[in-house]
Amino acid sequence: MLSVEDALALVLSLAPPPQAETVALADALGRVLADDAVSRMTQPPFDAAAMDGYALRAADLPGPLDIVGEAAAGRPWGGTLAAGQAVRIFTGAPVPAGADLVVMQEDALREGGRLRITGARGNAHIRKRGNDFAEGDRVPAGRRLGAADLALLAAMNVPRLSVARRPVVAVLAGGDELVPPGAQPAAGQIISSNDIAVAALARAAGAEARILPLARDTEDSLRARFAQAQGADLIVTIGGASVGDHDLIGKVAQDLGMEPAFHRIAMRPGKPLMAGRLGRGAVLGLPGNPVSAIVTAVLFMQPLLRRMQGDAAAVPPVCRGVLGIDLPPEGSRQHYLRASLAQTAQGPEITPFADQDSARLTVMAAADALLIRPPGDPARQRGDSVSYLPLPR
Ligand SMILES: Nc1nc2c(c(=O)[nH]1)N[C@H]1C(S)=C(S)[C@@H](COP(=O)(O)OP(=O)(O)OC[C@H]3O[C@@H](n4cnc5c(N)ncnc54)[C@H](O)[C@@H]3O)O[C@H]1N2
Ligand code: MOO
Repeated sequence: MLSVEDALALVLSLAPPPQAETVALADALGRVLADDAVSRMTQPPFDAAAMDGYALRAADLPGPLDIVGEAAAGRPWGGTLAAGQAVRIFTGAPVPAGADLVVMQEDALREGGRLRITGARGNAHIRKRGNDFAEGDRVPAGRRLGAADLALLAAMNVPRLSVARRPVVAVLAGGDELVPPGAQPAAGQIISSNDIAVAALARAAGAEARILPLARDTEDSLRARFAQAQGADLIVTIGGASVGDHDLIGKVAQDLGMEPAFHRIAMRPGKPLMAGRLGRGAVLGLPGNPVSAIVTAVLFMQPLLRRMQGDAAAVPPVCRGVLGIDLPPEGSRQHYLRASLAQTAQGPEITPFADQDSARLTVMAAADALLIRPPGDPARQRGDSVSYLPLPR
């Protein structure tokens, strides 16, 4: 069976190159830069005061000095400081030519137009021109933009950005036992939850997600849903991927022309995972068990969607921590155990929940992380160093 690593490489290879569109800076949170953004400013554009106080020449310490003017943010003092002179200055104001020191007002004594320095603290309190960034500096393509990136790009005076178009995801859940939240389930029926979770995970990865009406366990119903999904960059099916008589997804997708990349992987939960190409889009078939659907969406769907946007950080890095309990040896599939994280003096401590049933949503919802155990991992003791993947809220 295919390893998780090889399966992920195949899934990522299904991503076409991202397409760019232009958005306003204020609308760009969470978007991925399609082109380098180039600064049109140098910051600070001038040597700037970092404190409220007085600008002067260090050679003139401790004074007394003549106060010859005032510089405020947005209102520079235009002269050049001569020996024995000081300028009243406020945070953010350009430091006058000739001055090489700003003394905080707490360290100075003003008497009319005269100034004495009572204690200089060895810090010039001047932010040098360009100490943050220079005109022509770049924020690189592939960067997913957070709030601080937006602030940086605003300061760089870049009001519009070229970002990757959001991939469109069609979420296709199905099964005769399923009804949507709010409906009255008949005997033998349950509420569909996977489509909600998978659409939420797709949106968290920057995609636009459309949840299709629930399919029935017939080829006709599935075909109709695939037709409704046309035009999507990615169709994510949920359930019907296993070996049962009603597990039709793989068959229908292949009848419609899907070229399968794989349909089983050495992973737990999530063995019946399917991926392939259908027309210009990709198909990912997630297993129906609710925990399996969420875990495989985190491990495969989200990286694929990020890759479709050209995100340089498409695959989240694995973290290291210490194990909170003893564990028995593993089987032949890579195991992702739902776990809680605690911060200790030794670093993060990760403790898997006792019940790892792939249908229990309460355990999945309580998990902070997935503990990763490789195939054939021997028994582990409390305190051993282990790998895990954090699960963001
Ligand atoms: N004989 C075998 N049986 C099963 C195997 C196997 O290898 N041999 N694999 C098991 C594993 S592992 C998993 S995972 C499941 C996956 O099966 P399917 O992908 O075909 O999923 P379904 O049979 O359609 O559903 C499984 C389970 O999940 C519930 N479900 C499905 N969709 C939703 C939804 N949208 N919301 C909430 N719950 C959903 C469904 O009711 C079933 O209880 O197969 C095992 N069997
Ligand atoms: O893969 Mo199933 O996903 O083990 O529950």
